[in-house]
Amino acid sequence: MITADPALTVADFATESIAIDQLASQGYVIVPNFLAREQCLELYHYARQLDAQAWQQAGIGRADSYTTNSAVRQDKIRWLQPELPYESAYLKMMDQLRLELNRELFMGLFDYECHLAHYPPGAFYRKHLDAFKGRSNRILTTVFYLNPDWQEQDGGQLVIYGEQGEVLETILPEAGKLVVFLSDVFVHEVLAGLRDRFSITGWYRLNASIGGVIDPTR
Ligand SMILES: O=C(O)CCC(=O)C(=O)O
Ligand SMILES: [Fe+2]
Repeated sequence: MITADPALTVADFATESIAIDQLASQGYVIVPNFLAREQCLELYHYARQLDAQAWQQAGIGRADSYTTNSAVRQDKIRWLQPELPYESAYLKMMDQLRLELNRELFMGLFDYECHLAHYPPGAFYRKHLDAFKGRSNRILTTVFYLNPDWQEQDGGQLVIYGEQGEVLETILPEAGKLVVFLSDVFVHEVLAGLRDRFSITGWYRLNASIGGVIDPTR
């Protein structure tokens, strides 16, 4: 059972175990109501009221290979911090899910990093993989959507592709929905939308420490 702050509680525990089974069998899963609507709205309002300095232009790659490239992605991000309310609640809840995944699927997930993302109208993120085999310790991607009343015509869908480049899923970024997929298997993209689009994207990682030095996040 997943609980975090009094503020955040996963809506339906039966759904959670079905979701873990689906993740194991197909490599991804879409959970429509991961969080109850009111709790999702709290996160949404929290994200909306952050001022401009709280956000940074999203980049591509890590550490020495880090660049920003607006032809590839145009979202703004904010890495979540465990000291802050709302942010800590989300991190705690996702850490509970990490333990659950390790217990059910023996995944050995070591930690979790995540950021809020804001796609202004027209912003996109072109086709990409979140991790390359053997070159990253990102194992599972999670995307949680915060947008209330998002409609088909608002665009901003997440498209997930299969091995032959075929479309597997076209997912509306609706409040409360969680998508989880294997980071180095599924190419995906975010289509441009008409409204401000808010989400929390995160990665469960393996421990790639070398010589006792913990692999830095990001
Ligand atoms: O927001 C989404 O639907 C996906 C975001 C994404 O692919 C990423 O941040 O790597
Ligand atoms: Fe991605």
